[in-house]
Amino acid sequence: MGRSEKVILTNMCMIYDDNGRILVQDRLNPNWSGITFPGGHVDKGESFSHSVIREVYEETGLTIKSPLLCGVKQFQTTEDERYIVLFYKTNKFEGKLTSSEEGNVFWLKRENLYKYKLANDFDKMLEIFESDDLSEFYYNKESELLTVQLL
Ligand SMILES: Nc1nc2c([nH]c(=O)n2[C@H]2C[C@H](O)[C@@H](COP(=O)(O)OP(=O)(O)OP(=O)(O)O)O2)c(=O)[nH]1
Repeated sequence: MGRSEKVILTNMCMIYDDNGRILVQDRLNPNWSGITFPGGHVDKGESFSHSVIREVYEETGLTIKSPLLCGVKQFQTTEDERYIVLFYKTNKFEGKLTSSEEGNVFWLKRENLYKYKLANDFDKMLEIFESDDLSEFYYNKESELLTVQLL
């Protein structure tokens, strides 16, 4: 059996500031809509670091610096591809906040997050972004039942 497999690579970035605020995106895509962090697909041959800087710029107008890899999410798609989301965070950014057609982006106080309609399981993803002890969000599919594991 070959060791290669089909993989879809994406990224997502938590941008935070010194006043307890985080930058969120209200995703319009009906396929996983709601409040999440900006991010998107890694282009062919692109470095992961550059891909997250590029996606954040495209979706927020901000140029981030020193994105820190802080976790990973993965699940198997219905086409049997491994869908991987690389999690990054940074509090270094500059530029003028500008939304894209992917969804409105805005700052909110971290404590007010739960007042909004979050993307499915985004609350559990956040635990990975914010934890020093966890690094993986994994959808475990056993007997047709999908359960989240934080590892
Ligand atoms: N479609 C989808 N995206 C997810 C899921 N979970 C998850 O973290 N994401 C994240 C990974 C990426 O940050 C982003 C990918 O969204 P997308 O497929 O709409 O891609 P995009 O348009 O933002 O990307 P791009 O075409 O600009 O490169 O959403 C999920 O279950 N489905």
